[in-house]
Amino acid sequence: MSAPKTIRWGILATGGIATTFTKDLLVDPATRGVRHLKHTVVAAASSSSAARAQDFLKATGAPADAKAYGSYQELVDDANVDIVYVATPHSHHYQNTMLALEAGKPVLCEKAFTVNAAQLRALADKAREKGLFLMEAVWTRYFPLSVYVRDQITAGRIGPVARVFADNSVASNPEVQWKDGSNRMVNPDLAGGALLDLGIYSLTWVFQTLYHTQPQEVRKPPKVLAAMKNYGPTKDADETTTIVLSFPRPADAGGDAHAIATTSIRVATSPAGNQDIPGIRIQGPDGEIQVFPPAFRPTRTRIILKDGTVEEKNWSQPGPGEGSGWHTGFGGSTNAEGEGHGMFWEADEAADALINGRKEGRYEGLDESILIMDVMDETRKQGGLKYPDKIETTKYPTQL
Ligand SMILES: NC(=O)C1=CN([C@@H]2O[C@H](COP(=O)(O)OP(=O)(O)OC[C@H]3O[C@@H](n4cnc5c(N)ncnc54)[C@H](OP(=O)(O)O)[C@@H]3O)[C@@H](O)[C@H]2O)C=CC1
Ligand SMILES: O=C1OC[C@@H](O)[C@H](O)[C@H]1O
Repeated sequence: MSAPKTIRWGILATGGIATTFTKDLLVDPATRGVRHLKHTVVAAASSSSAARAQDFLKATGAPADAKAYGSYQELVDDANVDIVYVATPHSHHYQNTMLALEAGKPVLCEKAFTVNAAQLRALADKAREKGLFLMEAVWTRYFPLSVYVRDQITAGRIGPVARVFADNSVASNPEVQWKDGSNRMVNPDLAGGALLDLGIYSLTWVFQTLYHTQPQEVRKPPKVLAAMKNYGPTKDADETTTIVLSFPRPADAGGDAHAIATTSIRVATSPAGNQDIPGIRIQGPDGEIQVFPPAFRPTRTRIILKDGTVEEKNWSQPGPGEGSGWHTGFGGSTNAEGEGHGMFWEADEAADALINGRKEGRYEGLDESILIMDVMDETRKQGGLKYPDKIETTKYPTQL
């Protein structure tokens, strides 16, 4: 076997998820059976100072010769960077990803990809025009657990999927927890609210089970009916959002299929931490697949077939834990001793794409990401939620 190819990452921003991702990135891929590639970190950039980027590199265990930059421009201009990971708040993804694409860099961009579909269409056009890889970092899609669930569906275990319930909700007390309104979870200038941060996972489960498992020619955009309860004195971030989706499908593919995607920062999928309630239920005439919370990092599935057979599986993340992520953010789940966090699967996909010349993620291409953004746009339209013009704009560059 030939020597593994090493992909050199540049990390754009130094906050919570950048730290978790980078620690996971530096776990040896052989610990999860991946032997044809390796990852390294050659640079990180902070918008506030090079010193902050240096502290970040040290804290994440990056190689000692990795460069620390005090601006994102310097990072995307670094000739040693093969791919940029964008880890700023949603509000900034469009500007930051465009910066990297304009500099000729492939990009893995955190979820939600952008604030609206127009921005994402502009990024996809730019990536295609320049022949660059571009993927949304919806890490959950790349978990072996998700691959298994999709395989069960395409193998016909439960028959054609007729209905999906998907919830990703984390209870908070925003008036107390985020009293001054500056936190990215509620701050409209950072595209705060449940939908873009947590609801994206409910929609991910709907789309990866009901839409992505269909042959290309059968996939059609859903009809959308949405309700939003908006938060705060100015009502400019959503607190609880409910989306009913109806996917048109030919009769020989099971006919139309329905889904309900829900999200909230007020009530929880797992009340008092009780994770025995399946947040995701995928139903067909022959049975049901259940996925247990949290929807963004599930570790447990159950299949119940109509003859009463029950199949339970646990999906711990591989390790070793040393050097891997321990996410302690809002609603963040923790790793068991010795486990990784699970962000390395999406990094492997991006690296494999660079090695093999693919320009999009295999489990969620750009057109599917755009369609999900269209659904979120429609949801906000029906729910009366608009973010500030400066973060909704497609004008590049715009100073945020
Ligand atoms: N996949 C997952 O499990 C998770 C994904 N996320 C996603 O990652 C993104 C970042 O979230 P998270 O890491 O929690 O956020 P943090 O607030 O912890 O970090 C965001 C970083 O972005 C940079 N930044 C640049 N401009 C701004 C600004 N105006 N306000 C705040 N930060 C700014 C800062 O880095 P610097 O100073 O270095 O420039 C900051 O540290 C979001 O899109 C979120 O949805 C978040 C948590 C989990
Ligand atoms: O992507 C995410 O998943 C984990 C949550 O803690 C976090 O708020 C969200 O951004």
